[in-house]
Amino acid sequence: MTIDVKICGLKTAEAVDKAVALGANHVGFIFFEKSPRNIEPDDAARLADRIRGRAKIVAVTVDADNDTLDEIVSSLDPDILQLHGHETASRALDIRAIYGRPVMKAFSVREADDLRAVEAYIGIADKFLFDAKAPKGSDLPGGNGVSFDWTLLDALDAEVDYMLSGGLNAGNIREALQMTGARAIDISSGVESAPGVKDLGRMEEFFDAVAQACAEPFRSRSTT
Ligand SMILES: O=C(O)c1ccccc1N[C@@H]1O[C@H](COP(=O)(O)O)[C@@H](O)[C@H]1O
Repeated sequence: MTIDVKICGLKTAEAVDKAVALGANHVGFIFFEKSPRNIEPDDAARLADRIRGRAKIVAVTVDADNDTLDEIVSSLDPDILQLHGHETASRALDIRAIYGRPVMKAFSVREADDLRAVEAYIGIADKFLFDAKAPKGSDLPGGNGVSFDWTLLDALDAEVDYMLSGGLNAGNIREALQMTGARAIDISSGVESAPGVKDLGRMEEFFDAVAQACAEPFRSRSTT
């Protein structure tokens, strides 16, 4: 059993190279000024060029306007645009049409009702991402190292293609995969030694834990 793994919030060549060498098939760059993982589009492009074609390049944006997206897309040429703000379904549709690339819409989850929002994006978002709601006082809509109640995903239509995110780390990834049957995972602060500082040792531990978990029998998301 193999799954998609995205390492997010990369800022150095060492971290990008290591992530892909360990088996990440998605790498994420954060374009959000308040984040300790924020990166300039040209710097992200230089890093992405090291691994282009070997992993999907994901641009993480938060309620970005077209000028901002123009700059990111023209510099970085991402494979996927992750929309991690309050982008409506209509805005997501526009972004997909304007930039001609897949969009992954992030949803903040704390309770069952939070998943109702997904319906409006079916047929519009190419992929979904479920992250925990930001804790009170956080300036960040993601990257907070907080997980949510994974059993809430039981209510999700089995056809919804999603990445599981929020507070994942080497210590909980086995349980997360067992409980959700997720086929794609996304991690940022769980492989850091400090906010925005990726730790190569923690990355290794994480990929070891993923490999072990994937060697075990996996829950099917099919409802039949
Ligand atoms: O990581 C950030 O700083 C960030 C800023 C703005 C939007 C999204 C951000 N990160 C996303 O958060 C999740 C997972 O974070 P964590 O593993 O809980 O730290 C992931 O989707 C990132 O893309």
